[in-house]
Amino acid sequence: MSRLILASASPRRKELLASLYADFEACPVGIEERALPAEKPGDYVQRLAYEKATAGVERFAADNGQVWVLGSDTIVVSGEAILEKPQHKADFERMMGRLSGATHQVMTAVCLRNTERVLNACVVTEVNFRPLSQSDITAYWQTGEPADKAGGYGIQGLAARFVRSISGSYTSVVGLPLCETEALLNQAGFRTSM
Ligand SMILES: Cc1cn([C@H]2C[C@H](O)[C@@H](COP(=O)(O)OP(=O)(O)OP(=O)(O)O)O2)c(=O)[nH]c1=O
Repeated sequence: MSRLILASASPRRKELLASLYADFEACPVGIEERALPAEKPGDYVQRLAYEKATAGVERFAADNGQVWVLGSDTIVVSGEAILEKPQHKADFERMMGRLSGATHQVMTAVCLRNTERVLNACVVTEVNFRPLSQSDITAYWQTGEPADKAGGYGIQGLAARFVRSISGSYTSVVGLPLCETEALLNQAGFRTSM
């Protein structure tokens, strides 16, 4: 039986993966999250997912048995800008200014790998926000919810009220696209029956 490791500190990813396949261990890996000069958002998010999975494989490969590691990364893309987690309040306000009354993309990449095989998926979802007032933005920051989330918001939380429409995968926005992740797990030989 292969062992499955989720290379992540995200409680959302843990919960989403558990809904597909419960028998895994979550183990955060520290990798630097910074885009290279001229790196495209899709390339960047896929590179980070690959680096997280690879760091996990390097850590666990010495163990006995077959180990598969799942790494994932989520970014928000507004025009040319990549929005990650807000560093501070002013950074968050800048992000909300971009998202207000507009459509942005949420990209989540998933990489499932062992020492021999690398399986990838990348999902792009379009999200439209209603216009946000300064008091919406200030009140939302004070809830503490934005701090650990790409683009500074959680669609599964209080920011749901800002979302006018979504086209694509809801679970991908939350941090792990379930449909595509199940397909990768099945390709790797994990049985995800309900
Ligand atoms: C847009 C959006 C993002 N997010 C979260 C998903 C991710 O956890 C986080 C993006 O940061 P990531 O760097 O992708 O993930 P992470 O640092 O939380 O976890 P790890 O790298 O250890 O796997 O933002 C939401 O929870 N809801 C949302 O609506």
